[in-house]
Amino acid sequence: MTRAVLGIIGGSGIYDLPGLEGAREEVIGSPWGEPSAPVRRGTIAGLPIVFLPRHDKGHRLSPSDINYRANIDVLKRAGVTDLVSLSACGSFKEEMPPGTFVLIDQFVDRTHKRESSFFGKGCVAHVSMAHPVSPRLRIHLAAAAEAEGIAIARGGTYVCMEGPQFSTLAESMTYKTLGYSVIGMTNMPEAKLAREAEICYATVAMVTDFDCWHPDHDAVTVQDIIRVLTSNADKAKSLVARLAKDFPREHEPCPIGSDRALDTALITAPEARDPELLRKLDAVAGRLLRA
Ligand SMILES: CSC[C@H]1O[C@H](OP(=O)(O)O)[C@H](O)[C@@H]1O
Ligand SMILES: Nc1ncnc2[nH]cnc12
Repeated sequence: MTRAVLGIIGGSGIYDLPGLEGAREEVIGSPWGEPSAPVRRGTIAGLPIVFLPRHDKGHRLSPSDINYRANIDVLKRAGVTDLVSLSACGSFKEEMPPGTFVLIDQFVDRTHKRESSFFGKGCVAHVSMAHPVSPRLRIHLAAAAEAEGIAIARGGTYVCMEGPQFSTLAESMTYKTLGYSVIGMTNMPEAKLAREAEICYATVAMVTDFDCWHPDHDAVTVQDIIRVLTSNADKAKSLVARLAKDFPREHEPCPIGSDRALDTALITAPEARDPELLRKLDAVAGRLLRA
């Protein structure tokens, strides 16, 4: 049995986690470079929590400048078994207006300037991303939202754009026509890296705007987003508090194998592996490489 450690990545507007008991900052080094910030460790209702603000305090980092590999690596080193991404997003659906929390079940990756794997030359791995979200974690999030009276959509596709500019009207209309639900700039490659690190991952996409496709709403601005972010952030904090209170204390094996993703992924023969890369993979793939 492994004890559950809940990781929370705070997105835009969520730079701290009030309610974290016994909170202390911890600088965790990573062979993948600088994470966004020191992690904050503490407990909520007795459950160990590790919090990381992906843009750092003061929103210092743009989506393309975040070191996603270092972030996931330090969360793995901190013992995180289950990870919730709290993210602002634009909506392509009339029925998902600002204020809605969407429990994402699929992603489309349109990023192009980011390191998106821990693996590569000298240790190649291909994990499955068919089902990128851990179903158990999503069920716990849905139950917590229901208990807190927070309006949620129980599924949706998040398209991740590079940014930092918002979409053109033609892009926005295309994504809407393709049936995507929401858009953001950060959850890829985060979700891919969490899978490689065998951490169960789920996203709460908190709608702040209708992007620019909606005929009755102006094109999105940061000022408009910040106005909605404040109330979304308050709801997110009560969601996390409830999630922690009701969360199992032992990590539940993931029914789709998110927590054993590397079992079927490594392809490089042991004698062809690069010792330098193996050293960097000590946390992410230690379970297999040490075996
Ligand atoms: C401040 S609006 C654009 C910004 O907000 C979202 O960030 P996050 O996913 O970290 O909440 C979006 O992805 C952009 O980075
Ligand atoms: N419309 C939008 N596009 C991309 N990222 C966002 N984050 C919040 N709203 C967004």
